[in-house]
Amino acid sequence: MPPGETVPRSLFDKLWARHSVMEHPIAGTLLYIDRHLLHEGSRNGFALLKRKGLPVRRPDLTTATADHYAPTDNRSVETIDVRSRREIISDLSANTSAAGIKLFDLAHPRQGIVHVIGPELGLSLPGLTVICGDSHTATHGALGALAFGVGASQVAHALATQTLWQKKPKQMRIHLTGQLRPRVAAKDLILAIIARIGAAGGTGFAIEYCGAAVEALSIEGRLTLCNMTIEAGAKFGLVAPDEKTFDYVKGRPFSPTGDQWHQAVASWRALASENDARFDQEIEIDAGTVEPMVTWGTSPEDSVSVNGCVPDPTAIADPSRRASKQEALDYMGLSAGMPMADIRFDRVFIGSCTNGRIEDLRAAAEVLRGRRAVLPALVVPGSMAVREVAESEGLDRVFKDAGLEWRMSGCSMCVGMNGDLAKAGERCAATSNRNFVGRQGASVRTHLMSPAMAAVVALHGHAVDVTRS
Ligand SMILES: CC(C)[C@H](C(=O)O)[C@@H](O)C(=O)O
Ligand code: SF4
Repeated sequence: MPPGETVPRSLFDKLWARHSVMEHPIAGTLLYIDRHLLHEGSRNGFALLKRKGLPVRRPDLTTATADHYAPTDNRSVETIDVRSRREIISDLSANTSAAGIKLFDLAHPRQGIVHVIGPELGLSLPGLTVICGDSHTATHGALGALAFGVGASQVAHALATQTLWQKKPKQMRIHLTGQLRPRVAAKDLILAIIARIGAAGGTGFAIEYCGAAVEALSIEGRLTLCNMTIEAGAKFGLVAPDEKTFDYVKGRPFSPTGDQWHQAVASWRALASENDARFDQEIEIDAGTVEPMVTWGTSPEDSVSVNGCVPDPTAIADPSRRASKQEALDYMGLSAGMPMADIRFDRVFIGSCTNGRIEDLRAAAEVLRGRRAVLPALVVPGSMAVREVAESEGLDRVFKDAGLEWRMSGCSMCVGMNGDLAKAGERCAATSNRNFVGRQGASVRTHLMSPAMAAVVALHGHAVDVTRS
């Protein structure tokens, strides 16, 4: 390269360079952490810190919420009848108050799932590093942040030092060309991407999403897209910040204001990947060809169009893969060749950090308005703020009139840690991100789909193409 010329840099390269404190030949890069988000899982990190007798270095850059164990039928810790759950929520209060960390507890009007409230409160912003001891932290990358999930020892390290050692991953760029058809959602898009590249397709990569279909997505849609990046194996998912991002971020409780706002926007504008920035892998998908997707197996990569059929594992050449897909079908109680639309459901869950935002609830309500569900269904807003907006728009009435239960915010049936579970053996249509064995209860079969599709299942008891219904 001639002197004076610089290598064209990607969004990820710039975010990484802006936060690099030092390099080490073995440990990688010491990154400065701008925002550390905590939930009940921080318990182990705090315990490690205590054992070493270390204080929290920057409580002002650390924020907590109670989400995984939050009861969704009321807001009182005392009424939780399982002692361990009560203790875990109380520990979060004790640990955060001892360290002077702001906690959005059950009683707080802005409580919610960590990945919903981060962006909503303006804690997660373009250009920042955001970490959380939770695998879905890439969600925040939708704003153009370097956001990633960490383990308990890294939570402790970040609490003590406000830094983390990381090895720079390879980079992948996914071009999403064309436009999603009406009622085809970001959820369908990410399910289609994972079906294409596989649940391990992104392992070792940071993924930047770009192209006309990404530009057209709302911020909520981009958050859904980045949220499930970990389900393709990648720790980081990113979208370059644009005018939509700035509009979304502006005026949020923790967003910069005045002169700082103008300076911030100027620096955010410089983040986008430069022309000719090099990626280790590039993939192109025409968003216009994506249909409403439904999973049939026990990995998020196991999805097909609602208009398709359960695939035949005997067609898979690799014997161990063939066996694992057959095992998935057996667990799911499905046979190869069966039309997806013939699968009969028992229950519906609308919520989670993937699809618990206002736009998701609007999409579900639009399908349900004036109609009656034939299945039991829970609607759990991703945050109390989402709940409030939904109620101001009358969406709670739409859900209740259709026979659905309208709850308070938390992770709820996405993982069932608070006790919101399906009954043994039931088949559940869920807007969450993982269809793992037993995740929603013992022997429960989870099918992932978009909020509009889950609403359709609630109405009919089986999946119907929402773009045609
Ligand atoms: C409990 C938590 C650490 C876990 C995660 O890391 O993702 C959970 O949020 C999940 O979705 O399975
Ligand atoms: S909603 Fe589900 S995926 Fe998201 S943080 Fe909670 S348990 Fe994890």
